[in-house]
Amino acid sequence: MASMAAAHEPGIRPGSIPLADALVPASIFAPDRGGCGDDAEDECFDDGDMFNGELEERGVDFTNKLALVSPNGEQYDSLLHQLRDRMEEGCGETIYVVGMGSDGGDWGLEEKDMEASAATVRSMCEQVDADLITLRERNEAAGLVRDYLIRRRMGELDFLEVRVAVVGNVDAGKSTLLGVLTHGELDNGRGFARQKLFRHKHEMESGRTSSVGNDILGFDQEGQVVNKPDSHGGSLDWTKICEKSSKVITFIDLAGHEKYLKTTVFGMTGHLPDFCMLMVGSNAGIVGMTKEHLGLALALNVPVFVVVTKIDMCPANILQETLKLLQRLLKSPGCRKIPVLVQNKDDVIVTASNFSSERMCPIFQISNVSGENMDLLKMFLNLLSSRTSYHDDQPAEFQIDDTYSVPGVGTVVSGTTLRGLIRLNDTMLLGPDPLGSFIPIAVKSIHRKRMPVKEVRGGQTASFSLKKIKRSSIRKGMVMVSPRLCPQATWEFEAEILVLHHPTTISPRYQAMVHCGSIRQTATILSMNRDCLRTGDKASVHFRFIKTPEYLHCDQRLVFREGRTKAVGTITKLLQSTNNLPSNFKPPQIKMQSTKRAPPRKEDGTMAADDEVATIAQSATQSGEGDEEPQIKEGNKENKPKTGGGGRRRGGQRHKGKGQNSSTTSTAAPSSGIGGS
Ligand SMILES: Nc1nc2c(ncn2[C@@H]2O[C@H](COP(=O)(O)OP(=O)(O)OP(=O)(O)O)[C@@H](O)[C@H]2O)c(=O)[nH]1
Repeated sequence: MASMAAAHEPGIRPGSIPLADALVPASIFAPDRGGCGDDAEDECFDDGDMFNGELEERGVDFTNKLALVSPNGEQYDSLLHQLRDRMEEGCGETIYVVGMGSDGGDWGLEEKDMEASAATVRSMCEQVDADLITLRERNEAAGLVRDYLIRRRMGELDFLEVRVAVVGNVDAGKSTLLGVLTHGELDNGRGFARQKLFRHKHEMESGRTSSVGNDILGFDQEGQVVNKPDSHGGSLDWTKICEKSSKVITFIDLAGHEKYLKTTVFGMTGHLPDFCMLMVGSNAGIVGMTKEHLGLALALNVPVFVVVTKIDMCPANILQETLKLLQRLLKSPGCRKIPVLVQNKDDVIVTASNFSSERMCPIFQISNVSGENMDLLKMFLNLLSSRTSYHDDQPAEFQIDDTYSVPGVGTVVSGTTLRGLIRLNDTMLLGPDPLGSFIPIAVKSIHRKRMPVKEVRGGQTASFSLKKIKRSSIRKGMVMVSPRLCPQATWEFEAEILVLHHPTTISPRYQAMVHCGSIRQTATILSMNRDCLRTGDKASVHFRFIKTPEYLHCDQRLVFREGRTKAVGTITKLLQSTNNLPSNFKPPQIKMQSTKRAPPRKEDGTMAADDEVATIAQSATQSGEGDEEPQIKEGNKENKPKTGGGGRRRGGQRHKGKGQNSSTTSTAAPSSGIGGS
């Protein structure tokens, strides 16, 4: 039946590169018949999806592999309902496995049953306006099992969007890999592929990335890459890519050098990545900023996959050593990940299906020079689905991560739509300004990946041109929100924080930079529930911004850093808010609804891992001291507005749980009661 469980692959053999000892093969993630199977690995199924999540509901035994063969009307409706749920959860797509039950029987269907099941699935796809793409077919004990990708059909101007932050130490091959993936030409081992991505002259000269860059990789409905560099000048035509794509991966290319750590932190917090791709040079190993970047992703609850590069030039024993250390690091109490080596297409399907659980950490081994295993990485990227689910009826919120002045157009802001739906000519509230005010502003035009569109929704990055406003009055960290939200700006807030590293002690009056979403502002510690804080300490801390009030939510994750000091935390209370709406502005009347507040994300050891993140940070030898941050995307500011950016239920955590869904609370000013809902 349509099992949600990841595909089982009993016959996986180690590939040409032997497994580092105890690295988990992807097949371990296949469900056990009637039980959770292998001891330590059981935890990866604790999202409860292993048996299809909905055992016997609405007249269908979802655990039975024959459920799709000839369902009656009621059963068909139930199956359709289940498919809709999964599509919604997967933000428009899902991996659907036919022929596998979780009721203890042998897997596989006879050919006629498989054809009947496939016909049912095809018919359901028509109902939900989705395409059915066969990922693989295999023989199991009782017959055929097929894995399908079911993906919503996209209109000409629409595509699914997934954001991947690319981190790793200097020279790990980040820019090179992005050059190879997005331009389709292999590297020469001497920096050929990365040339296409560098944005600044000093980057060209030094070979080092210094700014947050965005590159896109488009996949058509069949999973083929659509990127075609323009023959003149080699740059990519984003509009053409988006028109042809059903999915667009936006890579947020972050700098590897420690002196640009501030930029990297901003990229990870402000650009709302769905996933983090940690790059490791196989010959260099776990060096430099690797642990720091991994710790940052863990602290922000972003699922991580690792790409080990340069396998073409690395002796086998060094590669093994790197894999061993990597595995040790990932399994350490600081990470609590399950490292899984991806060696073939079956592994890709299994890992992509289970990835959102946040526990699993797929590891790819690639060469940017020979292209080895690049197809596996591309297939995996195509199967990743966004973690930001959206509901059009929520009041819209958009966070600004950059501003531009475009000749002939005016002021343009780029950023991420956190939720809701924003349409052309909508009036939004822009703010807060230094006094905490929000002003009404009309949306003149909307671009997604440089392509003009009429609307944009939660989880999508976009640029807006705005009417009658100067670029100088907008700063990163401001938001544009629906007037329904009656937004308030906050000077002071409380957060539960964990100190990852501090050379001595932190006490009241200590100041450091708070990164929260695209907000980046120094805040002072006014008080805390301990006398002082040292590395590894947890505390409830009362902060105050030093310059301007900001738009915050409870449950938002934050990073608090200054030089070598780093802390992570979660906002628990908004304390001093201002509500400076323009005097002539009347918020529209809306019906009060009960708002379900998403709980802070504590499952899967993600938040619980806080303690252990400290271990990573402690063991990391790097620092962010002396951050020098050139203006982000300076080179792009003039004319080119850049945007910020089934079977198995992709269980895992979504951004909706991260706090942007939770109520804005304030002790100082009355809340609308729907803030942030
Ligand atoms: N032989 C070989 N060389 C590679 C591979 N990947 C990258 N390189 C080379 O490694 C060097 C560093 O690659 P970059 O892509 O600049 O590394 P980076 O991680 O982006 O570095 P920063 O931008 O400084 O953070 C370049 O000379 C690349 O040509 C690979 O798979 N094999």
